[in-house]
Amino acid sequence: MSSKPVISAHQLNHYFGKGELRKQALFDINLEIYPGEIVIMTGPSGSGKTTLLSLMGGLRSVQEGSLTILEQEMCGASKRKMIQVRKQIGYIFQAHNLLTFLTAKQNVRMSLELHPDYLEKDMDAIATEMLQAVGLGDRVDYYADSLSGGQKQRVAIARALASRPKIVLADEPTAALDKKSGRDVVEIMQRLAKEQGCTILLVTHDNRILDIADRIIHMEDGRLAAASYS
Ligand SMILES: Nc1ncnc2c1ncn2[C@@H]1O[C@H](COP(=O)(O)OP(=O)(O)OP(=O)(O)O)[C@@H](O)[C@H]1O
Repeated sequence: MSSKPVISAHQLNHYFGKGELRKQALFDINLEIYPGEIVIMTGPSGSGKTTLLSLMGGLRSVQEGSLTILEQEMCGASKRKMIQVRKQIGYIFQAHNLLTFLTAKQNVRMSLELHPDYLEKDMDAIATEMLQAVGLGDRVDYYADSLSGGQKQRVAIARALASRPKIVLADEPTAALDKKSGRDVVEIMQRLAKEQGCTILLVTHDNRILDIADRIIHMEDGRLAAASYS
């Protein structure tokens, strides 16, 4: 591929605990992820997927090796730099983390308020447009509490993508959903990512959604096993 990777890891290691209890969770991770790619990460429980995802999201400090996110080196990065990088990433988690006392639109709008360039714009209109894009045009003013699991997850997608981030990280986005809702949710993510040219890195145990990936990577005991192209 000719374009520069949006995420690039070289000899990345990670440890938890101190002294005798220190345990290595990631071993020599080498990985490059390119603009517009949809990469799915699979692997057994405890293999290090969430640890790697949180490093790649600037949510955890890099201890050893090199990790660049959007051309910023994260090893030794200051808190300020980590926060700068985080603002350019959309996050979707299993437990959607919506604020239940806000409406769908207010939840999406909140993510725009973090970006100075959106403060001048009609954030309500942008939030509404994103909710329409995920098929929730008729639920814009509903409180998050009153939506179904699949609808909440679609609000979480709208929230993650509203500011048009270059990278979206998703940890088990379909885990709490039935088959049909799970499928809908990933297809919406796939369509929006392709439209916006954003990269998606998604961790899942859900074999039914592997086909949306451009590339599948597999973690095993803290190491990246064989990568395959679908
Ligand atoms: N905060 C922590 N403190 C200590 N050990 C941790 C911590 N977080 C993760 N670990 C350990 O690091 C290893 C990798 O965990 P991680 O959560 O990254 O795996 P995972 O592949 O995401 O698992 P799952 O699929 O169950 O979510 C595990 O052995 C886990 O026990």
